[in-house]
Amino acid sequence: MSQSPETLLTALRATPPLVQCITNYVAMNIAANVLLAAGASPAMVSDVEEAEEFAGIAGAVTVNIGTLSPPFVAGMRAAIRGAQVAGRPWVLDPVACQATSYRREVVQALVAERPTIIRGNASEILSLAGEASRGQGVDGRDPVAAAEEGARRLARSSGAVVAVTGEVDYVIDGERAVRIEGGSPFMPMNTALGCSLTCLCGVYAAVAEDAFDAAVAALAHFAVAGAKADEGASGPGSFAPQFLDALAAVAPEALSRAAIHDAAVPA
Ligand SMILES: Nc1ncnc2c1ncn2[C@@H]1O[C@H](COP(=O)(O)OP(=O)(O)OP(=O)(O)O)[C@@H](O)[C@H]1O
Ligand SMILES: Cc1ncsc1CCO
Ligand SMILES: [Mg+2]
Repeated sequence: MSQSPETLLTALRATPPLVQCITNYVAMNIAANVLLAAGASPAMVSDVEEAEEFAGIAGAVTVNIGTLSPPFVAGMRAAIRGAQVAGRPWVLDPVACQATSYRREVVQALVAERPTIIRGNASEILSLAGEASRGQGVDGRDPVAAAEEGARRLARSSGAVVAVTGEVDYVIDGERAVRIEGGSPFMPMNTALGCSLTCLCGVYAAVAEDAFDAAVAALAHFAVAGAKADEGASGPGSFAPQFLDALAAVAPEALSRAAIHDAAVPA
């Protein structure tokens, strides 16, 4: 039996999960505020000295390679080990994984650790799937539709639920796929909202029985809050505070009205 976004938002607000977020320097503050607004408890704990131990008390771990360096990688590996030992989910954000050989190497090693969910923009997912992408830096430059086939292959080869975000999001676990509409064109003009969404995937994974349901609920929460904030925003600057307000104000019932549509699984 799958769990609806409405059920999962009710569950997370009743018992706010502690989520260990190893994210980049740009995203740390933004993502922590996004998680607090959504109703969760974020902790940006990443050093190798404590990351494994902390993962033992967290409901989920999220790993983001945005501002990559060897100390970050050591902390990521420790936290992933901690999550695996504790039997907890972990989520990967392959920021700009196409950009350099260092990123390509690190991201392949992380995918081999079997993330529960991989969340990226279309350029990142195309690259992870071994296809050509137009991405250069951290911003997506490919349409989500172009990454659907790659997302299916990546889901099957890695065992992860793959969430591709953009104007219309796509989530696939190899057997099931959905598209989620909503959000706002101001979202890609606000840095680190994708990184924050990856952390929110960790939040929902901590409370859900199934990783596909978790990814769909996290993306639906962003889609509904983003559309709400768009109504009152006149640009990316005024969008940002209204988005935080909307994340907090979204009632579980509102998620039952999110535009989630079944999609065909590519052959
Ligand atoms: N044109 C758009 N219209 C509506 N929503 C969008 C649009 N582009 C992105 N979004 C939404 O923005 C959120 C972040 O997705 P995006 O694909 O921009 O992540 P990202 O490229 O990894 O971001 P970052 O690396 O800056 O954190 C998702 O909820 C997505 O649905
Ligand atoms: C701008 C930027 N640079 C490295 S990570 C990051 C945040 C968006 O991915
Ligand atoms: Mg990103």
